Amino acid sequence: MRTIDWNDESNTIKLIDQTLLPSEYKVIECKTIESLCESIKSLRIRGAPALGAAGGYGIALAAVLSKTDNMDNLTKDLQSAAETIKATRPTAVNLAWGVERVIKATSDAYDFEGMKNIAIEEAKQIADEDVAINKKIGEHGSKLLEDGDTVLTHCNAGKLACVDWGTALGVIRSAIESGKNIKVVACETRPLNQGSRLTTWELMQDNIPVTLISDSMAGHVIRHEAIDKVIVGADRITEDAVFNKIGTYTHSVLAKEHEIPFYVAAPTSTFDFKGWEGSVKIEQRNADELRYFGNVQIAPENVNVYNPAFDATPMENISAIITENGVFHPPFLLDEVLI
Ligand SMILES: CSC[C@@H](O)[C@@H](O)C(=O)COP(=O)(O)O
Repeated sequence: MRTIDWNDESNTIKLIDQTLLPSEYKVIECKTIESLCESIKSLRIRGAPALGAAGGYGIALAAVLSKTDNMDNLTKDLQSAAETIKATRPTAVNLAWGVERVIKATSDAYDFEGMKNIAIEEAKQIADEDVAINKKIGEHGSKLLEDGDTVLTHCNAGKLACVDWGTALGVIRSAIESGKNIKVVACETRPLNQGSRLTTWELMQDNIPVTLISDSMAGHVIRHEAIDKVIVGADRITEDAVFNKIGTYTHSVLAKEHEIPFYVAAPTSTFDFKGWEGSVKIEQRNADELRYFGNVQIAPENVNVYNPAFDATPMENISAIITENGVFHPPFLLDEVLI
């Protein structure tokens, strides 16, 4: 199934609970805005493009749940749900983008029922487009990979981070589909281990060769010429930087030092055309994510913790950005990316 989808029978959101993977594959249902927000905060649903779909479906759910009977009050209910949903994760720009896109679509409605239907249809449209966009990213990006390449990736920018197919892993899937042999090195991605739990799981499901390393092994592995290219996803791209899972910047420095290409694969919905590095709020997560590993305590109970979820990679460390519109090389002129 898709990572996130709309249940037409119950008018609810269904999603794969990613906190349980790889030991359990479970689809859960979000019937309220509260349960959707909890799912986003706890990373049951995660990854920038999947959050875009979650934002859209969230507004559809708010429309379905609204108890009002007139357009003005429904608009107010949707605005209130929009603020609540957007506040759950501040860095991935796609979440706010998905929310705003559905809100904007509802403003074209002529009547109350029309508003609800438009919200559901627009949210479904976002999800369908996401799959098509990822396939396009894959098509463009696969040309950058050569037969026999070993590609290092960080976090999970695969089908689990999107509605389907994936951005960084979508490029790899498309390259393999075109007949190339590609191997993947997946970095563990501490502290929440999206690389070891999710990237390895979804690649193994598709029989794509993958080797797991800890984040601290990346320098050693790259230095010994075991990596041909690095491909990562993105949560937000401003004029001067790419925001992605914490640890991405370190890989970009290693790639630059060892003269291997460092590619970013992301849909245009990840671009923040008004932002710059200093304007972006980096999500700080709970200290217990570092003090505990699951239920096991691995640091003193009250140790001071710094736990930013994302870092910023400056544009000068990036060899190319792959979007649904093509492959863009430096200097990255954001206007060109939209064409
Ligand atoms: C195609 S997904 C790109 C990014 O969203 C991904 O690399 C990432 O950093 C996800 O972080 P997460 O905290 O798991 O939502």
